[in-house]
Formats: sequence, C-alpha cells, structure tokens
Amino acid sequence: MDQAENLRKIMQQKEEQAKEAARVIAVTSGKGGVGKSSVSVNLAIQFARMGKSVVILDADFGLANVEVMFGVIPKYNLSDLLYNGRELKEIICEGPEGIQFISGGSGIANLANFDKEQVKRLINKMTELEKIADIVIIDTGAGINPSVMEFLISSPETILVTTPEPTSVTDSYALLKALSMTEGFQGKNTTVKMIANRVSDAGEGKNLYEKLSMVVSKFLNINIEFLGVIPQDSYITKAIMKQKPVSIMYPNAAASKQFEAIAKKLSGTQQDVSDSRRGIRGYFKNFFAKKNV
Ligand SMILES: Nc1ncnc2c1ncn2[C@@H]1O[C@H](COP(=O)(O)OP(=O)(O)OP(=O)(O)O)[C@@H](O)[C@H]1O
Repeated sequence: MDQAENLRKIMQQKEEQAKEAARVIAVTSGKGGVGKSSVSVNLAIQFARMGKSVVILDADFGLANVEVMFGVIPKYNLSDLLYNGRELKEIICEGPEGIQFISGGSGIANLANFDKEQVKRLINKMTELEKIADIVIIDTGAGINPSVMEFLISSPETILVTTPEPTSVTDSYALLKALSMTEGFQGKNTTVKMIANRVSDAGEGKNLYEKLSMVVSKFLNINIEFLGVIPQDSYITKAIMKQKPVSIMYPNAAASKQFEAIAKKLSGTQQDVSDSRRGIRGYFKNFFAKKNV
C-alpha cells in the first residue's frame, strides 16, 4: 500500500468513526394486527421530519405491511442480497419523505440457518447502512416464534405495541416471557418500551401499562418503560385505505400528534448500549454471536 492510499484509508476510517453508529429500534407485538407496522412507519416519518435519516427493515416475513402502507412495490428484497448478489443500494427502496426501507422477503425466515460465510456477507453488507442511517427501525413479526426472539434479543431497544384487548395484553406477557427464556437474554441489555395503541383516552393507556409492567417486573424481572398512547383514530384506517401513513395524510389527526410526541420523547433519550452492541454492525454481530463470526 503506498502512502497516498494509506492516507485515504485513514481518512475513510476517521469519517466512519465520526458518523455515529445508527440507533437500532425493534418494534414488536405479542399478537398480530395491533398496529405494529403502523407504529414503525409513522415513527419513521416523525423522525424524518426531525431531520433524521431513517431506514425501516421490514422483518415481518409473510406480512410485508410496510410496503403496502407506503404504496410501493419493492423490486428486490433481502433475499436478493443474500442469494442473488444484489448490493445494499439495490435492495433499499424509497418511501415517502426521504424514508428508506428494505423488504425482508423470504430472506428473513432463513437468517438463523446461515453458514459462516453467508453471515459475514450479510453483516458486511448491512454495516453499509451505518453510513446512511441515523435510525434503523426493525419491524419484526408478531408473536413468540423463535425468529422474532432472535430479532428482539439482539436489539438494545424494543418497542412493544399493546392494545387494551385482553388477548393483546396476555400475548404481550407471553412474548416477554418467551424473550426472558431465550438463550442469551439479559434484562440489563434490553430496554422494552411500551406503546398503548387504540386506547379511548390517556388514562386507559396508563392503566394498561401499569398492569402489564407490574406482572412483568414481578414474574419475569423485566422492566418496561412507558412511551405513550395512540388513540383509537378512524383517520388511521382512512389513511391505510389510501396506502398512506396517517402522519402524511392527516398530520393534524390525534394519532399523528401522538406519533410526533412519542418520536420526540424517544429522540430526547440516549440509547443506553455497550459499544459491542452499538449500531447495525453490533446488532447483527450479536444476532449471529453463536456462529463465532
Ligand atoms: N390507533 C388506531 N386506530 C384505529 N385503527 C388502528 C389503529 N392502529 C391500528 N389500526 C388498524 O389496525 C390494523 C392493523 O394495523 P397494523 O397493520 O399496523 O398492525 P400490525 O400489528 O402491524 O399487523 P400485522 O401483525 O398484520 O403485521 C390496520 O388496518 C389499522 O387500520
């Protein structure tokens, strides 16, 4: 390597260090249909309006709601990066307001079965996200299946979406119980933040949080923080019918205002995470830790 090349490399390294690692946030729920994708997409929009560059990884295999909510049909998905030699920039799709997203496609379902070389390629490619994203939102599947657990266990910050329906509350508990029993789970490494969706008023949301948080801290030794409420709002459904997120279609709707408040609250807090788990590289390294890459 000549001196000029060496210098270029050092400059590049310095640039990469100067750019902070992306904040990785997983969004999940105990059962399907409670508003997980709606939360991912609308928080992304609110973060983008605050000047952040946001990438959503739609890891909800089989129910790719993000693309439906954005009204965009992706040309490629994660499988094309994993198996068909596509580059990261080719599989990233443009959503509204500068948001970018990656459709997981069937690539997501196979992640846990990768061999070492595939894992390395995935980590290296996904690490390129670090250069373009301030925030990476991972929209996981719902429920307690092992692949959802893999996504959550590696995430330093998890948003749990719950509604007042009794089944949503018991399924949230079941999800956290499954998470606490998953190999490698360490309560101190995982912050779970709850959003109460489809509530009739703030009090109902707070009650829901207090109930869930009490049993979860008593029986599972997990602390949940309260992020806030999203009201039951017919504008959400109206917007979905038009394949537009409510924050874009009806920015003054009660739900949009709450998404804005929650995004502000989140961005006002630093992510409390050790260096080895920081950023998208840390996330995937941790995800595949058992494979010793
Ligand atoms: N606060 C709300 N007010 C009214 N309707 C809502 C609200 N939140 C979600 N919905 C409705 O619930 C439906 C499911 O929402 P969404 O697709 O975001 O859920 P999900 O948890 O991601 O579902 P899935 O498990 O299928 O991925 C949407 O059609 C939406 O209209």
